Amino acid sequence: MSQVGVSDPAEPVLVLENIQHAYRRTIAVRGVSLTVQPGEILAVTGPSGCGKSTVLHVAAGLIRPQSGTVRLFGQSLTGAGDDERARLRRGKLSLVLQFGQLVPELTGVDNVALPLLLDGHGPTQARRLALGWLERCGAQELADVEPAEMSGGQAQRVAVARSLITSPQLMLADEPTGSLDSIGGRELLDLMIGEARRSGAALIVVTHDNSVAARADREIRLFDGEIASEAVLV
Ligand SMILES: Nc1ncnc2c1ncn2[C@@H]1O[C@H](COP(=O)(O)OP(=O)(O)OP(=O)(O)O)[C@@H](O)[C@H]1O
Repeated sequence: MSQVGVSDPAEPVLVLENIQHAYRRTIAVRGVSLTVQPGEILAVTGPSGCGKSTVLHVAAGLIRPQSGTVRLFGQSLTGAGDDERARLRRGKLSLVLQFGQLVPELTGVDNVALPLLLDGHGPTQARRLALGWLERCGAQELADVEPAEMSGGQAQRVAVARSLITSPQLMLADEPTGSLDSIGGRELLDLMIGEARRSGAALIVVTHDNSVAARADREIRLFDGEIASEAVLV
């Protein structure tokens, strides 16, 4: 068995097996299984409320499913405590959630630098790299702005910059461009896909947008908490 933080490059980055999850009486996910290989770009689509975000949160280890198993970078999350889950994610997994989920007390540049600081980088280098990623994400003017002063689309740009700065092995993104206009959204998605292709990272993107899904390697469509169809797109 591999050690925490060290994964075999040949093994899947993520394996979900028969995941079921309910919020009180609402069954959100009913028996979803999927495997994501290194470098794979997977779109998860389906109508509102079909369970897409719940699957993504389970994959990230943010929700403990009521049943089923999750293997992230070859490690089982079942029975792993919060610290162990955080350790497994750190530096290797990045998340862009629907509304950016930035740290409200930090400016744009400090939000982007945060994963590097947590990884032990010095503040000067972390902020320099963060400024570079803000620029690539079209958000350099947000360096000194706090999240409360940002629009939804601006917060998404900063969140994408933060997700790319660690060169993660797995990027999880929930409607990462949903608050941007179509051109801005396309550019930001191009950047995420380009980075994934360049670095060999896997990317799972939850989207309502067919043009986003069309650019993935594979599309999984959920309906009422189950995988309704799966298509290989390349
Ligand atoms: N925190 C929660 N408490 C109660 N019910 C929830 C919660 N989160 C999600 N649900 C319900 O679980 C089901 C699946 O929700 P989920 O957010 O995973 O779907 P989704 O496909 O991502 O939806 P959307 O596209 O609208 O974001 C829905 O019926 C939703 O109302």
